[in-house]
Amino acid sequence: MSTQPIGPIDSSKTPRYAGPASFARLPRLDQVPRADIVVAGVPFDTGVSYRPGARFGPTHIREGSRLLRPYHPALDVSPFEIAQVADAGDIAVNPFDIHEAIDTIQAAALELTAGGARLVTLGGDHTIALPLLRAAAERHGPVALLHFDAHLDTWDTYFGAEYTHGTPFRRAVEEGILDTEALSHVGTRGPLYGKRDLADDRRFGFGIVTSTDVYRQGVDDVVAKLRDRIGTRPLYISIDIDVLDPAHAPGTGTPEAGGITSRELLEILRGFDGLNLVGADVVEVAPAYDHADLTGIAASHVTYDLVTLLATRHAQSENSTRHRSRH
Ligand SMILES: N=C(N)NCCCC(=O)O
Ligand SMILES: [Zn+2]
Ligand SMILES: [Zn+2]
Repeated sequence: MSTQPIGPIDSSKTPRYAGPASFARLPRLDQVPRADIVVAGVPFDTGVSYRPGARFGPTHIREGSRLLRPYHPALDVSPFEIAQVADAGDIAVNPFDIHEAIDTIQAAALELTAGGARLVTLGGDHTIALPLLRAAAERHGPVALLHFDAHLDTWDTYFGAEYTHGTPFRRAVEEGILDTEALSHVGTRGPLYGKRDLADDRRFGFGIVTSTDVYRQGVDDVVAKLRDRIGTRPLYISIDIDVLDPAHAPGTGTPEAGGITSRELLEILRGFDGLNLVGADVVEVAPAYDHADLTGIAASHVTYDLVTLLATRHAQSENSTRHRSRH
């Protein structure tokens, strides 16, 4: 591929607050010949157990992304120059039928990745991680999972319902779509229903880096430990924005005190440069509870870092393919 990627709208020519918001002012998927990385929204919150509103998350994250700039100094890369990144808009899912919604999301994720593109999804509540993981496993086999969240989301049922935002990772383990040698929760905290929650979670294969561990051990140690566990496995990263302290991300449905900071989250993500990331999501942004767009801005920066990790990875594999074909 020798043609230059089409980048974001030039904010020195068109003010960043003008016009409709695509993620980071990137082109829409229908405006590019092909894409390496696709950002898509899933406006869906039928799976929530407490405050609703994450169906408005994708729009809010896109609005919060208008100020993002094209060069990432911490990773020393211009992600939109080394990969074609595009916004596929929102996946239209049925808010009244969770089973149909899950199927629709899975099918859309498969369609968006059919040409080899990697997908970053903007939620939506955490239910959507299940169909996204199914699609990722269909493409790559069982995936390693890094799950950033205040919550375990490995509970069994709510009111008898199996498909909710508190249960996606238990279903995923049961379905065999996760690589159980490399599953980690990061940022976990807050009261549980009982000790058994932790025993179940451990039995499924999860390791836990609590929010307090991040504070006591520091970002570098946490990154080293997680990288070690993941190795070269295909990796999916799921980020529930409630992993951040409510001071950093009040706009979410099930907030818990004592969370990590947005600086810690971004620094941990940057530590995963070079890993075999195959897909990611940022979920549980509920703008009705946000203040001064704090949560939308945090989520947009987190998404930018995920896109950057995928872009770097894309460029590395392009280089090695070109290198191989020369021999
Ligand atoms: N925010 C997510 N994904 N899960 C929260 C479930 C918490 C509960 O109702 O017990
Ligand atoms: Zn959560
Ligand atoms: Zn969650």
